Formats: sequence, C-alpha cells, structure tokens
Amino acid sequence: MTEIQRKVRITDSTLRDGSHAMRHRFTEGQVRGIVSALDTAGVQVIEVSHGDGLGGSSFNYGFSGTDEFALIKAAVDEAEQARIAVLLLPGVGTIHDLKHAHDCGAQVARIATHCTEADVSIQHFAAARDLGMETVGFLMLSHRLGPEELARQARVMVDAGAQCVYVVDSAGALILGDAQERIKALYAEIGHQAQVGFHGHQNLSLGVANSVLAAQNGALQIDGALCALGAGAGNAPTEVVAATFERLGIATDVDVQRVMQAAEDVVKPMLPRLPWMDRAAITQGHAGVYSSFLLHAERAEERYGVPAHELLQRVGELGYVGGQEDMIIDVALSILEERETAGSAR
Ligand SMILES: CC[C@H](O)CC(=O)C(=O)O
Ligand SMILES: [Mn+2]
Repeated sequence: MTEIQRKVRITDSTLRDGSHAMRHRFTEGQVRGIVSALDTAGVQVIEVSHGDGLGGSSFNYGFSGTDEFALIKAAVDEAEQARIAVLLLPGVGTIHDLKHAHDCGAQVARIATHCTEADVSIQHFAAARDLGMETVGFLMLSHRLGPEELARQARVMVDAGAQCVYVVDSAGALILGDAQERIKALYAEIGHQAQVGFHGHQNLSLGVANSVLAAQNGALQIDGALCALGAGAGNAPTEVVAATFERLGIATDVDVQRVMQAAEDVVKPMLPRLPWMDRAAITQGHAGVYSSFLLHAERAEERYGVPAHELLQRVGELGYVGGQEDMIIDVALSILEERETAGSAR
C-alpha cells in the first residue's frame, strides 16, 4: 500500500449528483443553506450543476426547477473558503456553458466522459485551462475498462490538461479490489504529473470502503454527498467518509461534527426520500448500470408496468452508457412485446 503523504481533499457533490435524486429541483434557498453548511464544515470544493452537468436541463434528462447558473451564482456568493465546481459532459454542455459558469464565479471544471472516450474532452480541458480554471477529469462507468486501459484513458485527459483524473464508479459496481487496482494503475500512469480521485456510489454499499482503499492507494481527491444524496442508491456519504477517514488517520480539512450536522440538520429535512439500496439500485451495482438511470427506469415502470429492476437488468445486459436514457423506453416496449409473444404462443 502507498504511504499517505498529503491531505485528501473532499469534494461534495450533493448539489450536482444529488440533483438527480431531487429531480433537478434544488432552489436557490436550498443551495445557499447547503453551501453555507459545507463551507463552515471546511469542505473545500462544492459541485453545483444540473445532475447531468451543465446544459443537462432538457426533455431527455429532466428540466431544472431553477436555472443552474442562478444556483451557481448563489453558491459562489455564499461560499467563503470553498471553491465552486461545475460538471460538464461534452455534448450535453458546451464550452460556451463552461465560460458562462466561469463568469458566474465557478473555479473548478470537472469534465466527464464515458471511460473509453477520454479524447472527446481534449478541447474542453484546453478551454478550462485558458479560463484559468482548475481541471478535473471524470472517467465514468470505470468498471467497464480494466485498470491498464483505464489508466491509458487517464493519460489522454492529463495530456489534454487535466490536473486530476477520477475513477468514477458510476454504477456502484466496483468491488473493493476492483477499485483499488484501478486507482493503483492510474497512480502509476499519471501520479507524478496529476492527482488521482475517486467517486463512489452506494448501490452495493461499498462507496465508503472503496473511497478508503482509494485514499490508501494514492487518491488525493474523494467525492461524497451529504446523506448520500445522489443517483442510484446515492454517493458515498460525505459525513461518513469524513468520520471514517478521521478514524483511520487519513487527514482532510473537514470538521466531522460540523459535516454531520450539515447532513442531519440541513439536507435530511429537504429530502423527498433518502437514497436507498432497494432492488432496483442493487441491480444497478450488480449488473453495472449507470446510477442516473434509476429515476428514468422508475418512470418507465409507472408508464409501462415493467418493474424498474427488470428494465435495469436488461439495460446492463445491453451495455447502455450515459446519454442513452431515452432507450430505457425501447427496453420497456421490447419486454412488453416479448411478454405478448410468449402469451400468444401458449
Ligand atoms: C451525468 C454525469 C454523471 O452522473 C457523473 C457521475 O456522477 C457518475 O458517473 O457517477
Ligand atoms: Mn455519480
């Protein structure tokens, strides 16, 4: 195991990944309350964007209740020490959106691609660096590539200007050693030039354990969300990550008591439902399905009567990636057709 040499920086994504669970309806007042509580607790980076990143407000992904740039401005206004980060998926958002976010005061650009497609981020890293923003790369659905191939994709991002590249366990499908091996491979490939990060989901309840292994193997940036608020069964809860890291002697700047208070008193009362490892979410971890598909599958279940876990299982078999949310409807229609054919054959 690599000796821990420096403090780990925790980035809180309640106001971005948590936007999925809130159906993208965070209000300015809620943003101010959460940013103020995280800022007081010493969290150094707070991500604010539509759940699917800048420009995500759309028919396909779900419309934002409040314009995301108004939310970013409110976050910047409220934060005293924390830097505000935004997420951008090339093709969903544009460089124009990134400039707008920068004009609103965002300082950290997190550019996300499917784990095999790092090359689509090259111009976005260049634009972010030109704007003077800190740059972070996000390799989504990292379970879909082996450690060495993933490290090669991280190299593409670093050569393009990423200062940190994350192993992103979008499906919550990485099981302990899987996360550890990927972190080690990225560290070996880019560790002398850039940092390595880890973003965990709780679909198999391993977000915190995987984050510990990541930090113990060289990751210097770790994501979390208060009350685990995030897609699927949610993210590694920031307050649990902070408490566990403190017990393990992994240094962060986060005040554990204050961050627990932020989760309990500020976020918990806002939640329509707590993220949970129900059958559909566990299926996502088990079958390796993008966590953001959960609400889309639940909506399809309401509309077509096919259980969400069945839809997600099939989506896993088909290997769909982020951006293919609308195809969940095709899956529901195919399952209905198969049922009809099977019924008429009897
Ligand atoms: C839509 C972007 C995506 O949700 C990023 C992320 O948090 C993940 O892949 O887990
Ligand atoms: Mn996520």
